[in-house]
Amino acid sequence: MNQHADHILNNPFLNKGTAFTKEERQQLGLTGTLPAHVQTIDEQTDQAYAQFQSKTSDLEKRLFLMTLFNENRTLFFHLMDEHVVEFMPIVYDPTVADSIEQYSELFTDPQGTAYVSVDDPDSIEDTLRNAANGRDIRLLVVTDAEGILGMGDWGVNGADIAVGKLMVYTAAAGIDPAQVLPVSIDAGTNNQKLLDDPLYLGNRHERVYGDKYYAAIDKFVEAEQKLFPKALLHWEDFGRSNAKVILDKYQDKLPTFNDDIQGTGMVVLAGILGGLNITNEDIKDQKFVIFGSGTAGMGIASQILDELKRSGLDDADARKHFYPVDKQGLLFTDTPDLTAAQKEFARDRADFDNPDDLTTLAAVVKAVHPTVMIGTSTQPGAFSEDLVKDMAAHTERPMIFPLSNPTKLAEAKAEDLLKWTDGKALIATGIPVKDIDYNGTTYHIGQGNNALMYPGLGFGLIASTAKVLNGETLSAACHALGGLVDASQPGAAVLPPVDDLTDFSQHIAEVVAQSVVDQKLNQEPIEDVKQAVADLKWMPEYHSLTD
Ligand SMILES: NC(=O)c1ccc[n+]([C@@H]2O[C@H](COP(=O)([O-])OP(=O)(O)OC[C@H]3O[C@@H](n4cnc5c(N)ncnc54)[C@H](O)[C@@H]3O)[C@@H](O)[C@H]2O)c1
Ligand SMILES: O=C(O)C[C@H](O)C(=O)O
Ligand SMILES: [Mn+2]
Repeated sequence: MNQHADHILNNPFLNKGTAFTKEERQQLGLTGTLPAHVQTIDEQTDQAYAQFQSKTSDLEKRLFLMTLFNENRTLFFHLMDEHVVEFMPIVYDPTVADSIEQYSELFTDPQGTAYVSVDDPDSIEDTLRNAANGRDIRLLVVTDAEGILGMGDWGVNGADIAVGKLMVYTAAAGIDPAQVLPVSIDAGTNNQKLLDDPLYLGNRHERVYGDKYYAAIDKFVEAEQKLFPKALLHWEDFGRSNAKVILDKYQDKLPTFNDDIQGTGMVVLAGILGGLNITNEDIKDQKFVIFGSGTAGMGIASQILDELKRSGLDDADARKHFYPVDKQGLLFTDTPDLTAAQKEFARDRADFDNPDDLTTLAAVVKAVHPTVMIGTSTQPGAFSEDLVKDMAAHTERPMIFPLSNPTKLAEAKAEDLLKWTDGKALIATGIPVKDIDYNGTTYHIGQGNNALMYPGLGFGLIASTAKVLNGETLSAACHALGGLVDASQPGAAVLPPVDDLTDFSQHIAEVVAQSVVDQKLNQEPIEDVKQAVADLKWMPEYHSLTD
């Protein structure tokens, strides 16, 4: 094979495999390097789908799809486009969790990841440049993998979550896969199993914190800004002690967001707004128990707080609607070891008759009669039958969102919640759940996963060349997603179905871009927002390589 042919066939952004036309084969030096018959992309897609279906486990299906992704991005996304509901749980959560756990064992290809090492800060710029390989990068998903889903610290293995999130970006919103860069910040790991594993591929030392860590993050951001000045920076699955610190440091300076704090907060608020469409209730009448007051839990509280204030409550009144619970029970202002985010929502003991008793979720539910209960605790089964029945005894349509991922960590199963509440619960879950038939009604369960939000949000920010993301834009996007629920159907879900992911991601992108332009936060002039969104959209189709 000549060098040119080798270069094209091994470049997933250029490769078309058997779809190269006769003319292309002649002009590009590919003649004879492929079987004679020229396939269409639809034929390739059908063939690939049949292979996919022949795999017996979800992990095998994922490995097959990743191989296709490594070889030919266009074909991969053409296929995913046709099977988005089926593929989401395979390329993304929950199967991505299994691939992260077995990253070293399964490793064959870095999938374009930039591996940034805190041990080698002087190489960070080169690392990003090498991984981008001259591409015009507009979006980076970066993780240090200290808090992968609810599974804790997975060191360099976490690279897969960055790759998976980016796959969803392209499938949902249409970002060009050649314009994205997954980044793993390798700061070591405190996962002893990995440190003891002879196959482990990351830095083999305990996780680095403090000055050295933040200096590496600074260098990374500096290099990212220099090399990719038009890019959006998406932070994913950082640990509880770093996630908010990093977001607070950069959010007013560059186009950036933290998916676990903001993406999750937005999708949950959208779900609550969807639920309130169904019940015709007012958000100001709700009481929110947040079980698991970490990165996601406090991000959710912040987004709801913003909405309560936009609805007219003053700050102090609005905060009284929250009951943040963590390992210690209800969090009070004098609870030791509160995180910065928890301090903002910790309650005054004087507001409660029996503060010393509020050390468990069950006691809190009994005392406060919440109308909304959110689970971001990583504690499977924590929303038990007794507790849910107690909640349902005091509110007509309890909103219950067990959001911890992956599947095995969910606070409750949707089916049980329906049973325990006689079909009254309005539910959103972190992972996808099939429709449930209960007492003659078919219940659709919304997927309360930030994947419903971040693709549209990110795409809108990139298309509008946003300088920063602010509260106004976050709120606009929440309402865009929350307003899509068809409340008239019995058993309606609080969020739109993943089936419609591409449509509503485009809608969110347009709303986000409009908000940016309305606030004059765009860096480049934008005349027509819809057009700007349409112009950025990449379609998984082949284009001639010989023109
Ligand atoms: N569905 C979604 O879109 C979505 C988004 C983000 C996070 N999550 C899930 O939420 C969970 C938490 O993620 P995170 O990033 O906030 O992690 P985190 O570590 O920042 O927060 C988890 C919190 O739960 C608390 N916790 C642990 N055990 C507890 C117990 N027994 N009782 C009460 N609290 C307890 C921890 O102390 C911590 O504050 C994960 O499972 C993650 O997958 C879901
Ligand atoms: O990755 C997901 O499925 C959602 C979320 O970002 C999480 O950390 O659980
Ligand atoms: Mn996450």
